[in-house]
Order: sequence, then structure tokens, then C-alpha cells
Amino acid sequence: MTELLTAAQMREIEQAAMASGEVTGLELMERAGRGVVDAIFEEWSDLAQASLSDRGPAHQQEGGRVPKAVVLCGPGNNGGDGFVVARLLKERGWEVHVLAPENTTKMPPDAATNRSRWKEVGDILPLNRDGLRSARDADLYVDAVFGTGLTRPPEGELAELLSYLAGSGGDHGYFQPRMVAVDVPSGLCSDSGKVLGCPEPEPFSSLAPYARLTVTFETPKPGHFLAHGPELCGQLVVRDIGLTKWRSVNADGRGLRLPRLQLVPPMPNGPDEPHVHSRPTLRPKIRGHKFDHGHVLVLTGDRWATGAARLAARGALRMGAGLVTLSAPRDAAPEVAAQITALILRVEDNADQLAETLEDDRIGVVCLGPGLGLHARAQERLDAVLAAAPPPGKGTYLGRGRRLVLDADALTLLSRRENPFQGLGKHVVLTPHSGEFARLFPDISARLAGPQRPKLLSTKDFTGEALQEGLAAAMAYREALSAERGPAYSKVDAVRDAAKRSGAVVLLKGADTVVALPDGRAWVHAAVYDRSAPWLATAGAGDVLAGFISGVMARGHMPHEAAILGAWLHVECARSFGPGLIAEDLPEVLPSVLKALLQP
Ligand SMILES: NC(=O)C1=CN([C@@H]2O[C@H](COP(=O)(O)OP(=O)(O)OC[C@H]3O[C@@H](n4cnc5c(N)ncnc54)[C@H](OP(=O)(O)O)[C@@H]3O)[C@@H](O)[C@H]2O)[C@@H](O)CC1
Ligand SMILES: Nc1ncnc2c1ncn2[C@@H]1O[C@H](COP(=O)(O)OP(=O)(O)O)[C@@H](O)[C@H]1O
Ligand SMILES: [K+]
Repeated sequence: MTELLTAAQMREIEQAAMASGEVTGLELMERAGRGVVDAIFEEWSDLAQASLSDRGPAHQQEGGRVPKAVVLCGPGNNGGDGFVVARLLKERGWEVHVLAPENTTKMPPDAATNRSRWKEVGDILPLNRDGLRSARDADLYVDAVFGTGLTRPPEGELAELLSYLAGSGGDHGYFQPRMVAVDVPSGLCSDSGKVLGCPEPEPFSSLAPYARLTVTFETPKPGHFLAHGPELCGQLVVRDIGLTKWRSVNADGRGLRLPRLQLVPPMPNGPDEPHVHSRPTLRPKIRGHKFDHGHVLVLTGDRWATGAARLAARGALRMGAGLVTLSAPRDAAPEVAAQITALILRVEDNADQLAETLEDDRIGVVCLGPGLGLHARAQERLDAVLAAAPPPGKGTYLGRGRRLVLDADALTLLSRRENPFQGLGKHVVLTPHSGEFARLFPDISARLAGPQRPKLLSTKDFTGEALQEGLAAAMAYREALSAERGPAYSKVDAVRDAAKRSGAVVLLKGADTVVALPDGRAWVHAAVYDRSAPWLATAGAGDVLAGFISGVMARGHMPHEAAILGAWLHVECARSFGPGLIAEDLPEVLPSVLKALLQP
């Protein structure tokens, strides 16, 4: 399991560790700085070779080049880590230039101690563009300006320096220096992956990645996987700083910290663990007849609009559901029949007939939404399904209750109901993309999106009232951006709020997919770094995901487990197929992905 810790949780754990008397803040800072240096040398063996401490002066006498580092230290403990890195590199014979703020009155004590230690061996340049100009052409740049303590958008000289480093200043973006971010690239909110004060959808600069390597401590943070985080972090490395013992307790040293946020699939923490992802597990299909492996009913749309539901149905069948039936309006039935073989077709004349079909309590999972349509008949079908899905314990389907996956048009239909969430519960998985999410949860979506860029004025607006209004909107937008405060409202916060409000399991799609339960438990499934799968951005991929989740539920997994496993297998399939992927390929490649999972 890999837990993702917010800045507040990290501080709480650090406090608990220090309060125990077993470790000091200074020791933690030393471990953090050492972790960064070790990670740098593991990433770039040429730098390790060039810097062997015993080769320092002798190496120079032989005419060898001494490697050069520029370390940017901010006003807090992130800067403190930077001073440790600077000292350790200097000890290894490097030429080190440190840039740091001149005013240290508010500097936390451990950072101040490390600043003083550095001052015994080196100078400090101002933390601005002038300071950087006097320390050019380094082999390595270390960004220790802000870490988890970012509270507001950087301004003035610091903003200028950071945006220069991020590439918008010119040459950096092209020659891509070896830039190492300590904990997070400065300016990135570690809870949300947002860049504070930066207009969406642009990250800090359009020239990503900002860092080539990001070294974080103890566990990764949500912001490394959400929103712009993966674009800016480069390669992500997690270094153990010995806080495990305090990770699972509250600040008072007792009990489990809840609710938890986990990364799927987990990633290794320590440098000694093999760099493989341990895998979530799908229940094996051992014995029993087809009904023991679950019966999924997928509702198709009307004539000419059945493809999406067929994709979902095939996904569910390939996932190992014992039986998958497509329920089609009569006019759509010939089209469906012409396309399917192993799938079963049931013809419906109206919603009452669908209700009759749903009396069969062997139908454990119903999936609807892909291609369903937004007309009154579609609404009646949705109502029939919701009415025939009593919550667990009310009798149907082996006492588990019938489970539902509501996707695509079913979500838009929900949003049009007077009470959108009536009849939902933990037996329902909602799988919106961001547009559907905004329809269902407009206020939550607006909060997640942050200040909205006003529309551009056209030349006809360049007079009188329209111009005044346009300028006022632009000013208000600038002010709203600069008023942003960290930690920012994240996709995890948004999905948790949506799950709580709807009472259902919510999966919000994207390269950073988030799943949350109404009780606050949440998971981030991120197709980023070495698990990126950009080929999934193809029409119909979401329909297959709805089918995958239905198939996993049919195999007896809880709805939230099915959402997580479905999202994970979806990405595994895309990665296994690679470029050229179309939605139809996803169910077809699933058997080989599942087979590989069975191998030890
Ligand atoms: N927790 C742990 O277990 C461990 C943590 N460790 C390290 O500590 C880091 C967290 O340190 P931190 O809390 O001191 O915060 P940090 O990121 O240095 O920034 C705070 C300073 O920046 C300032 N500031 C903020 N925004 C600003 C802005 N826009 N413009 C200007 N100033 C701004 C803010 O000022 P203030 O808001 O108080 O006015 C304050 O002075 C963490 O990332 C990791 O590297 C490790 O040593 C090992 C163990
Ligand atoms: N860049 C990406 N990386 C990983 N997954 C992605 C990416 N873009 C889209 N996806 C995934 O592809 C699917 C697209 O679903 P959706 O937006 O509903 O499309 P459609 O309605 O065309 O099927 C979602 O599961 C989403 O998480
Ligand atoms: K940093």
C-alpha cells in the first residue's frame, strides 16, 4: 500500500516523531538532504563519478573538472534541506553556489541552523535573477525554494526567478538543465498538483517538465500525481526518512489516521525495494457455473446508437462476468443482434418490460449510460433501474444487493432530476468525466476549477460598456488568481465531496483518476510517469471502462474495489496495446493482461 500524505498530515507525523524524543527535526532534515544527494547520484552516475570526495583536490590538480551546483534555498524548511544538500555536495569536492533570502528573521530553527553551518563553508548569493546570473552553467541545479509549506502564489522577484527556471525565461526550456526539486517543484501545491496563481490550463510554464528529478520524503504526496504535478516533477523518487512508525497514528500517538488516501497501484518507498509496482488482485475464477460469476445487464441506446453499450458489454464479458445481456429497445434490436455472439440480447418495448427483466434477481450488476440518450424514454429506463436496485441486504442477488454503474448519459439524466441523488447509495458507481461531473456537481466542479479566465474581448467589444465590463472581468480574474491560497482544493477533495453528497462511489476520470467513497476513503489511480497511457484518450474508452467495472463487480468485488481494479486494468490494457489503440482493442487485449497477472 502506498499512502499519499497531505502537507498537514506530513507535519503531524513529523511532530509526533519529534515529540517521541526518538528523532530531532535536525536529524530529519539531514536525512532528507542526504536522500536528495543519494538520489542525484543514482540518477546521474557521471555526477557521482565526478564528485568522489577523495578525488576532489587531487582530481583538480590532474586537470579534471570540478562539478558545479547551484542550490536555491527558500525561507522555510525546504530551504533547510537545500542547505544540507549544498554542504554535502561541497564535502564531496563540488563547487557550490547557494542562493537564499537575506532576511532570516522568520526562518524555522532547523533551517537556520543549517544555514549557519553552510555559512561556515560558503557564501550566499541573493535569491533572485541577479544571483542566478552570477552562478551560471552549473552541472546541477537544486530547487529547495518551497516545499509543502507553499501558502500563496509566489510574487515579485521570487515569481520571476521561478518562472525563469520553469522555462519561460528562455534557454532553460531547451537545454533542460539537471534540475532537482526537493520534495516538490517550487510553486506546485503538494496537496493538489495545482500551480498557485497560474491561469488554467497552463502549468507554471508551457515548457514542462520543470524538474528532471523530484525527490520527496517518506511517501509521495497527492500533488505528485494530480493535475500538473506529473508534468512538472520529471522523474519521481521517494526517500525513506524513518517516519514509518509514526505514519499510522494520530498526532496524539494513538489510533489510525482516517480517512486514508492511497495510490493505485502502490509504488515502492525505500531505495532498497525493487522498483516494481505490486499489483492489486482480482478474485480468481475457480469453480461454479456461469451464474456464480455474475450476470451483468447492459442497457443499449436507440437504433444507430448501440455501439457504446456493446463496447461496455464486451468489456464486462472479457473481464469474466459469467453472463452479459444487452437490453435493447425493439427498434435497436436488429442492429445489436447483427453484431453480437457470446452476448445475449433482450428486447424491451417499454420501461415496464425492462422492470420485468429486472425482477430476475440473478442480474447482479446493471450498467447504463453509454449511448443511452437523453430523452424521456431514457429517463424512464433509468428510473426503472434505480427502482429495481435495492441496497444491499434487501434480498436481491445473493444478499449483496444489485449494483449499478452509471456512466455517460445516465449521469446527465441524473443531473436533470429534481433530486439527482435520490435512490443512490454505495451500491452505485458513478463514472463521470469532467464535463459530466460539472453537470452533476456544478459547485464542486467550479471550486476545483478555480478562477475562470474571462472570455476574450473581440474588436466589436472595444468600446463603451463592453470594454469597461471586459476590463473589470480581467482585473477580477487577476485578483482571484493572486488570492489563491495553499493548500489548494484538489481533485481528491472534490471527488470526496461528490461521494459524500451523492452517497455513491464516485470515479472521476482522467490521467489522474480519483475514486472516493462517501466515508472519505479515496484512491488516486494515475496513468503518469512510467505508467502513462495517453492512447486512452480515444472515443469509447470510457464505455469500456464502465463495462470493466461492471465485470469486476459481477465477479464479487465491492463497488469501490471494482472501480479501482477496473481503472487499473483499463490502463494496463492500454499500455499493453500501445499506440494505435482504439476502444475496441481494450476488451480484446484484456485476456493477455489477465493471463500475465496469473503468472507469479
Ligand atoms: N514535514 C516533515 O516531516 C519534513 C519536512 N521537510 C522539509 O520541510 C518542507 C516544509 O517546510 P515548511 O513547512 O517550513 O515549508 P516550506 O515549503 O519550506 O515553505 C515555508 C516558507 O515559505 C514561505 N512562503 C510560502 N509561500 C510563499 C510565497 N508564495 N511567497 C513567499 N514566501 C512564501 C512561508 O512564509 P509564511 O507563509 O509563513 O509567511 C515560509 O517561510 C518540506 O517540503 C520538506 O522539504 C524535511 O526537512 C524533512 C521532514
Ligand atoms: N491521457 C490519458 N491518460 C490516461 N487515461 C486517459 C487519458 N485520457 C483519457 N483517459 C481515460 O480514458 C477514458 C475516457 O473516457 P471518456 O472521457 O468517458 O470518453 P468516451 O466517452 O469517449 O468513452 C477514461 O477512463 C479516462 O480516464
Ligand atoms: K522545492
